[in-house]
Amino acid sequence: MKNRTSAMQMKNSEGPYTDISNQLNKTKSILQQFKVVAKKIAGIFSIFIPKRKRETLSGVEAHGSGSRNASHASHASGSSFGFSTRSKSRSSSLVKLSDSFSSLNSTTGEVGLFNLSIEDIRRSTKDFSPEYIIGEGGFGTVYKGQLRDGSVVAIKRAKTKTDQYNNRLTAEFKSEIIALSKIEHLNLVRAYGYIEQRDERIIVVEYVSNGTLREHLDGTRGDGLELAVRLDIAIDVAHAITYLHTYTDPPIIHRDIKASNILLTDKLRAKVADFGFARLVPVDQSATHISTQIKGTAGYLDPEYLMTYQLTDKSDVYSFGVLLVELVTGRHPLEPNKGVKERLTTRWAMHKLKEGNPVIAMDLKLRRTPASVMAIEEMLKLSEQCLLSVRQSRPSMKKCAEKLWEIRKRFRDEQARVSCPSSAHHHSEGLLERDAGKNCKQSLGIGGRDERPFMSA
Ligand SMILES: Nc1ncnc2c1ncn2[C@@H]1O[C@H](COP(=O)(O)OP(=O)(O)OP(=O)(O)O)[C@@H](O)[C@H]1O
Repeated sequence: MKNRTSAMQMKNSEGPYTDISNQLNKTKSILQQFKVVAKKIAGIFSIFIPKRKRETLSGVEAHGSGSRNASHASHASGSSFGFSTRSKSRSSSLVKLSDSFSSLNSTTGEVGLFNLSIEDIRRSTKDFSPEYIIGEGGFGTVYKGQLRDGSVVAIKRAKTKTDQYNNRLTAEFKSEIIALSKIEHLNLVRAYGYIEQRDERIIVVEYVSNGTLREHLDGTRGDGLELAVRLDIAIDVAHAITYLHTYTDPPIIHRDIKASNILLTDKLRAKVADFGFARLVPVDQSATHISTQIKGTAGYLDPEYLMTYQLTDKSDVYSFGVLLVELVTGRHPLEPNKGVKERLTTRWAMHKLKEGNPVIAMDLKLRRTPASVMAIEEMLKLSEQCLLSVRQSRPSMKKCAEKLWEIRKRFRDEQARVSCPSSAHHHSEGLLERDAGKNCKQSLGIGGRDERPFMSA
């Protein structure tokens, strides 16, 4: 979680000598894009938060276009971008966004989500008391808080000016906000808004109750994950990334897909979190990549991205390949305490696959059955494709999701075939074949979970 590759911060491949007018044009177009995003946010967040809830949270009508009121007018003059402010006195204590984004202040009045001030956040976390801390990441500290209406949220507080404030952090903060504001999918952590006040930067997101996938694989949380559950998680993540790559406009590359960024619900469904590194793909659809600083987490990074600094959606596919290996093996991508041949988990697992011995790479916590051995072999074959060094040869995330569906179906069918009594037996007991299959699958814990259409949002 903390092994972010700061040492790998590298120079932008565009180089430092770009001429000034180009820079100005770029800045203008970024500001224009941001304005468009700012306008969209109002719409998106009004979907995130039901009207009734918005009203409860604000105590006034939500800030739609037809509901300008005193507090609305007040924050147009200088408020946090994400959250509207509750009163003139509050808004006067808020600072403007940084200079490069100050032109957006004129649009903030359009963007009111619900009334939440820094004071509300402080109250809900007992002034950021350590007892409310639920995690620590590269961005800062994460707290669990309860809002006035009782809803539970995760509050991500950026490292402050006094410790690590710098431009990179600011850029990361804004990057996260832009990306989050565009997200609406069951398998992606929902954003509620943000506050930027003096040196305080806070993002409020959906609280996901059951820890990270990494914690479950490590056995520090939960009772272990069955293979059927791991397959469901892989499919959830594939759906989420497919959505980012294919159905957001412009597409979003996550850049930091890893087990500690996958949060699990109580029903063990996955939600992809942490868009701190997300980078919007250029609007120019003909562009096939963007040049960027190297960011991500060691062990998950696309080698071609490392060599060329060029980021494409296939960099996420690579990281997804690493994640699949984690799901099969239970191991971390880097295992420094293992023997030399096993330290790089993907290499070791791929080697076992090539030797025809994929079962050796299977997490010892998983039951070995014909169905599970078949499924992990198929999963490793898919990760082999995702990990190909030539990125064009890697499958798209959509293809990965489809392949995983197939694997899950075969796994379930195989489990049912081996474990369920024959249909003839059920006929003799007067059970319909269909019902017999259903009962049998239920007793195996197959198909009883929340099934979702492919791109459900
Ligand atoms: N929405 C959330 N709901 C519940 N817990 C969360 C949520 N977001 C983060 N956490 C907890 O806080 C921890 C830190 O999260 P954060 O996203 O800041 O960092 P990270 O992704 O784990 O690390 P890094 O940012 O360095 O990659 C997570 O591992 C998780 O335990």
